[in-house]
Amino acid sequence: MTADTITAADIRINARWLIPIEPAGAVLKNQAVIIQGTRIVAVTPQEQADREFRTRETVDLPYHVVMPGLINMHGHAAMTLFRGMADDLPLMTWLNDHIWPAEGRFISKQFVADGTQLAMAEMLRTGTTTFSDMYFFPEIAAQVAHDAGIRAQICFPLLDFPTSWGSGPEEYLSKGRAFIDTWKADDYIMPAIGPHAPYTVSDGPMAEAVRLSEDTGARIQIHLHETAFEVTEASEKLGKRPTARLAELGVLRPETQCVHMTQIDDSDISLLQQSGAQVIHCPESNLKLASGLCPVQKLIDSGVNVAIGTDGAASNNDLDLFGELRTAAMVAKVVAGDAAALSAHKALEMATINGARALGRDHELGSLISGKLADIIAIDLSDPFLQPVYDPASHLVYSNHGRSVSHSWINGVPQVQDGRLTRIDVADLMLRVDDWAGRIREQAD
Ligand SMILES: CSC[C@H]1O[C@@H](n2cnc3c(O)ncnc32)[C@H](O)[C@@H]1O
Ligand SMILES: [Zn+2]
Repeated sequence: MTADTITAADIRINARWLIPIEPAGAVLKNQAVIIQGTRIVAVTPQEQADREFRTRETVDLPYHVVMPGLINMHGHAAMTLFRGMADDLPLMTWLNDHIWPAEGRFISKQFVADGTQLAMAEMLRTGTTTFSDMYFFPEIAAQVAHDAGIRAQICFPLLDFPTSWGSGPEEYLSKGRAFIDTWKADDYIMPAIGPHAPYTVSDGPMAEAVRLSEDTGARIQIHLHETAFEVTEASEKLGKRPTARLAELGVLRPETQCVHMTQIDDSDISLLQQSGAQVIHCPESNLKLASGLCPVQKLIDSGVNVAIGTDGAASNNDLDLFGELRTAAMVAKVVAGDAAALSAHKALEMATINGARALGRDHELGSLISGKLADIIAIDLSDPFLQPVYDPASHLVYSNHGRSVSHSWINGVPQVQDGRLTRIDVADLMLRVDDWAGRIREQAD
């Protein structure tokens, strides 16, 4: 190769270790990732990059693992303002006696703006570059994420009853249609449909949600089979399990993301298999609310795509997806009765390429290969608690916390540099968070 063939590009990231996710299980050493504009244009050994590229910026990461940004596939970002407000309760008591009354008192556009920013700050600091959200005032969450340059699937809420965002299903759906129309072509935002759960959305609006998804391509996300109570109550009242009801209504399809799925038998797994529906696993929320355990390895073995989410910070109580992976891997082994279940590499796939697949975006997200969008993170392994390094993938899942994330880029734009957020004014955000905490505390006293 001669000097004439040198290509100009924007950013070169020199990584000690690279976990590209594709090919599965690969761990490469001394690689360079080359970014031009919003995309990765090459992943190559550093000596080859020396010969082939000149970039305007080089980032040397000599003690770091570089990998695709994490995808947090389920949460309620603004609920971060309710973190630690109602602990040690089962789901329905938590919702009926604490969360829904608090939402009735406090939810407003400003609450959603400030709470979503707080969530984004935590997610960016801990390695998430794409998140999924289901909450009131989705247009505010979408705007805040767009302005910060973080990728997000934002689901508008759909329920049978009135809330601060709508008077009932008709209004949710008409506002939701407009919401999808506004955001469908955005570079960062993927508008989606969020029927809350089988026990809060009746057949008519559920079928409307499917029609809207078919018309627009928008994904559907729904809490499903979260607790034994949900399944027993539906079976007694309707004579069928929630998955069977949703299958009959046409909800179960590849464009639908089923969140939780802790109470599933072989009939549910075969409906997921046949329909191609996605599963979003939220192990820490499921443990904390004592909802149950999702048989992740069994689902994977059945060919079901399983991605991962934290759920909201009011039931987790953090948004650190690396911590979530550690829990997921540990719990999967006990549930399967097999220490080989959900290996470190499989866990990393759940938080990257499987999330991209659930979004229908695996052609451009979820792995570090040329042509994909430049959503990239780096984790600093130089701390004593991550030494020595035999297998970086092992450390990322079994020893790491999101706090070791040192750098991140979304669409080729730096979001975290040396552990600091580049685009969110944290000091100003903390003042607004303090103000909300004061108001929420006052109501509780
Ligand atoms: C329709 S907006 C979202 C709605 O869901 C509530 N919520 C938060 N976490 C959970 C969960 O684990 N299961 C069911 N519902 C949940 C949230 O408080 C909002 O009201
Ligand atoms: Zn949830």
